[in-house]
Amino acid sequence: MAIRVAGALRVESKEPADASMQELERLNDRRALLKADHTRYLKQHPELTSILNDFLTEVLARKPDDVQAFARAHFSLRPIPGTVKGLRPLLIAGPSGVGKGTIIKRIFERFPDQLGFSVSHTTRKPRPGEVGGVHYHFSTVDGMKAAIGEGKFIEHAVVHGNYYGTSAEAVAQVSHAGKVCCLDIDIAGVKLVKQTALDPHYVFVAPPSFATLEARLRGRQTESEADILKRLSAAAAEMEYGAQPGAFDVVLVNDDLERAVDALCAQLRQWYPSLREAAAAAARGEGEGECTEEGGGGGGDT
Ligand SMILES: Nc1ncnc2c1ncn2[C@@H]1O[C@H](COP(=O)(O)OP(=O)(O)OP(=O)(O)O)[C@@H](O)[C@H]1O
Repeated sequence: MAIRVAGALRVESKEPADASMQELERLNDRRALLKADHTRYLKQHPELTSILNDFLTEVLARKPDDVQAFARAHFSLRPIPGTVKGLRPLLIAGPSGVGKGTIIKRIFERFPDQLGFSVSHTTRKPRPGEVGGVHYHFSTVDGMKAAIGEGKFIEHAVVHGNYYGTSAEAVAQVSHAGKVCCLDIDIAGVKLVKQTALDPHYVFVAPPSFATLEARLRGRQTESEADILKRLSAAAAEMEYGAQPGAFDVVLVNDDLERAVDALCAQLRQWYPSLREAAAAAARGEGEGECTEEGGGGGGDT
């Protein structure tokens, strides 16, 4: 029998029980798909289990009356175990190929005793000349996933198909040595660091133009064409984020290298008394720290 309802033709089933069985099966199929999807996601993010376990441990230890307020505070600023309070790290970010590594090398040459590098973990293959434990801790995907699951990373991300991450231990090692810990991380990592209590000074290194960035990436001759294209396509969004007001304390345009390094040094002397003292001692001819007050000019758009 056919019934016309509000202009549409509805066919009434002779066997309503069959229809509801089919509906139930469809519902079950959907549930199974959803469950598989959730399981896949959870497997990709073992850190979720440790985050939630940490939270539950804290709640049970403190037994707060207002659990929601406690949760907001707990998740808004994740504490970093082992870091030294009062010695803020230096975070340097920017698109791949902009010159972060080059600039960091130069500021380390000027302040070898005051700056320390947080050695990141990565699953990418070493480039020629890169030394494990010095440039990166080169890790396997499984090893990295396990450490993430154990909550050992301040931030981690999959960038250009490889895992990268900063372990709390790497930062703690540097700050316990009394040095300013320098972090070279990608934008996804920056967003994660902002959710922690690490509280670094944020520097974004920007290229003078997109064409220059491309030329530097190609000129470095360390990536395949496919890899270069991946990095360039990520760069547009990264540069947009870097330009957002308040996203970084300083935007440093890496046009002329010397000027950019001088501008960054001038900024670092303002932020860190130990660098100011080293620079003053160097000016008196007593040691390293070659930045001069005049050096803070051009390259950086601070
Ligand atoms: N101011 C500059 N002028 C010209 N070339 C530069 C400048 N700064 C860096 N370079 C060159 O650009 C290339 C990329 O620099 P670098 O490897 O330091 O980039 P990066 O931001 O650390 O990249 P990644 O994030 O992929 O490691 C290098 O060949 C470097 O010598």
